[in-house]
Amino acid sequence: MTHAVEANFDGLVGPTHNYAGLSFGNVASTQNSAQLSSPKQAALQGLAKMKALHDMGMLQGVLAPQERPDIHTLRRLGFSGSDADVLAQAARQAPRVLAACCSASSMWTANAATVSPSADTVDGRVHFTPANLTNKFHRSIEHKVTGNILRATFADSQYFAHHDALPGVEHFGDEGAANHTRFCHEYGNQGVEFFVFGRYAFDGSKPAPTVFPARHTYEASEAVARLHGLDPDHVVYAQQNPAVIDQGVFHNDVIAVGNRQVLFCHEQAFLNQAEVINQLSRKMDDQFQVIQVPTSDVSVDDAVRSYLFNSQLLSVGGETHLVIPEECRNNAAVWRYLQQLESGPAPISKLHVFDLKQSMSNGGGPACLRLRVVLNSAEQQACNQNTLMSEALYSRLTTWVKQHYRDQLSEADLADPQLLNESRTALDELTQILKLGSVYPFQQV
Ligand SMILES: NCCC[C@H](NC(=O)CCC(=O)O)C(=O)O
Repeated sequence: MTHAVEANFDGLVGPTHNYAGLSFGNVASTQNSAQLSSPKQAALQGLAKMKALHDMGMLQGVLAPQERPDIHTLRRLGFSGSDADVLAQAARQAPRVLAACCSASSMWTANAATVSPSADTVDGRVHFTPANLTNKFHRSIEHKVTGNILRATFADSQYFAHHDALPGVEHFGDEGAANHTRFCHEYGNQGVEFFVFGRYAFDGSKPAPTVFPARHTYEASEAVARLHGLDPDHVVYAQQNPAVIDQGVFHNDVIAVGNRQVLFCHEQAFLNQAEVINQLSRKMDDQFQVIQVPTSDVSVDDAVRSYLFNSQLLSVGGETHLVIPEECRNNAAVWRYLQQLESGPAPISKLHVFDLKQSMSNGGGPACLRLRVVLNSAEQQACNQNTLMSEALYSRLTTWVKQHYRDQLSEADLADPQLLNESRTALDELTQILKLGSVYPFQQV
């Protein structure tokens, strides 16, 4: 057996973090629209979580944010002149389009890509497919630079294989690892990859949500499994319960989280849930533990408000820990449930609570902020060492954030050409800190 560990690569929050209400179907995003944001606090809250996981002995990485405002996309949409002209025209003629081109949404790296560890793939390499995120315009413009950043972080083609995003149409809507979980006995052994989707694109007879969109299709999941060269005997597909999508569960990671042999989910998470769990159990050789939270303990509404399932299940020493947002402690039903869980017989033995309010207000919890990458020792050596969290990197990045980020941002500030300059100056410096090379359009002209 090859020894491997699960690394978490968190998205660093970008300098334009704001609340524009861009994600229909994501309750927090819609409800907090037009609030003032604090990019500085957001980035520091994210870094504090990364540092805490590093201190717990986890392998923790950092993924750089995107270049925003996205002048390149605004030019494709017909705005022209100097960069300042582009911003001014867009603000006047299409302020919502400008807001979409300014989102810092790449911070939620669970949506950056789907990753399959080398133990699962036919060619023995780690495979990455950036998510096309077609359902939301502001997110559909991420995948190209996401691919650049992933290639700069996992560069060695002997160990890492990078695919292009799937075709950018609704039929192949792909939201990445927010809808993908890998179960295994040991990280270095072949595991079972669990793909969850919201609807079928090519079969109208199948159930689908009616209020909010199902962002991710079955056909997209199948395509990613094919690209990664997964063994069909080690793959399980499941459809999200359309009724919970209609209650604000826009990604599976809002209602379920899994790690190794443990699945922690709400009892209403999947269609035909009993059959889904049977399949997983069988493929895991019946060594599989499921913690299903009943509606009578925690309603779907409480799960969506608290982000109980948008948590990180971590293997720490021989134990399983749960990383949760502070909103879980502020919800009476959820906190009561968690207290029982921590002291009871279930495999979760310790809770870690984090203040991630800036991200949570846009519907992004602890799990949204991280991309899991299982790496064996050779692969760990082969990845870009400058992106790995350490005492020194934490201190360097907190200084960098304090130097470049604003304390406060409103939607009106997005058209300020000074914000574009600040953002590019910060990102240029960041690519030097992380030694990424030229990953951004402004560095390539
Ligand atoms: N995995 C969590 C993703 C959260 C993300 N929110 C947003 O994009 C909100 C942005 C805004 O409304 O300004 C989304 O819905 O995809």
